[in-house]
Amino acid sequence: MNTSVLEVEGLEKKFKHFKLGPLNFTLEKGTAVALLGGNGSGKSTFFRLLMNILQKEAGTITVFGEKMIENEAELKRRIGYTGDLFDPFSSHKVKELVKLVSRWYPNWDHDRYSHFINRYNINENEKYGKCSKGTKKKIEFVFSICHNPDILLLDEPSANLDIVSQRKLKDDLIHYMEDGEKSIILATHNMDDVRQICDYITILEKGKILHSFEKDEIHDKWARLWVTELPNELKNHPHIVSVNTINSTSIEVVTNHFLSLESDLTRNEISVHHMDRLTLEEIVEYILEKEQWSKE
Ligand SMILES: Nc1ncnc2c1ncn2[C@@H]1O[C@H](COP(=O)(O)OP(=O)(O)OP(=O)(O)O)[C@@H](O)[C@H]1O
Repeated sequence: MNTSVLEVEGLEKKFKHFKLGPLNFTLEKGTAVALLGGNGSGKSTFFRLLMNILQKEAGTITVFGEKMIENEAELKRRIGYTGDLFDPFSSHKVKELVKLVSRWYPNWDHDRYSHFINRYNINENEKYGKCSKGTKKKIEFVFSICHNPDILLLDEPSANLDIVSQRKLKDDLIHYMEDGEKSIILATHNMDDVRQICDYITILEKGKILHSFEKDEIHDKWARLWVTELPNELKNHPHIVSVNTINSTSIEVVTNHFLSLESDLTRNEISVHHMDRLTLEEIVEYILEKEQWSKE
């Protein structure tokens, strides 16, 4: 059964010095995807294209089985988006802004809004333009979730948040996902959020999807091993990512497929005297580095 709630095929956008795509991407119901990538890799551009704030040059965006461009207003009512939407409304107080935003959504939940405004200590009498960077992020998040959307598109929602608010946001997103009906795409540089909220990781680099994988699966596959020797024929093993000779009796090997490498080591009668799992941060760094080597 097809449970995708958002599908992207052949999406392209060109700026003078940057090209995004062609991108293919699927978001499944009940899952959260982390969108990772360096500064300028195209994450915000991807979100703006999904929201049709930017015009795409090619490709299709399908949400709940319907083309975004054919039913934009209805489909957007089922999406919550954070990403500098309110900058044109700088002179509005928060309480004025919420009147504009809530009118748009038949499902707007005023009790939920009051709860979040208190929870994140937002002063409704403050003008949006005068709010701190972190407070703007909190307002964006609150405005994105109070109409009970089926999909959240979150562009670095925890950037500039104090540590207490970061923890609250993480808890709120975990709670949001609990009924198994909702889905998130989360662009972030915060790996704690990825670890605790996301099921899948997509890495964007220079406008292209470099890698998409299931978080737990990749965590199980990657490992750091210490062996006493590594014969030449294994040095170019397709699943060895790096080799570091520590001393005459210890070689550190990083693999992206532990079971495959382990069986080849056993066949060569080489024993592994220690093994460690890599952190998600390390895995993502290796994937990005590998891409750079392959271009050199
Ligand atoms: N309106 C625009 N006109 C021209 N170039 C643009 C425009 N918007 C974005 N870009 C360029 O597109 C590239 C990707 O930018 P984008 O904001 O999508 O990156 P990002 O991955 O979100 O970065 P960060 O992590 O720093 O937020 C950058 O090189 C940026 O300069």
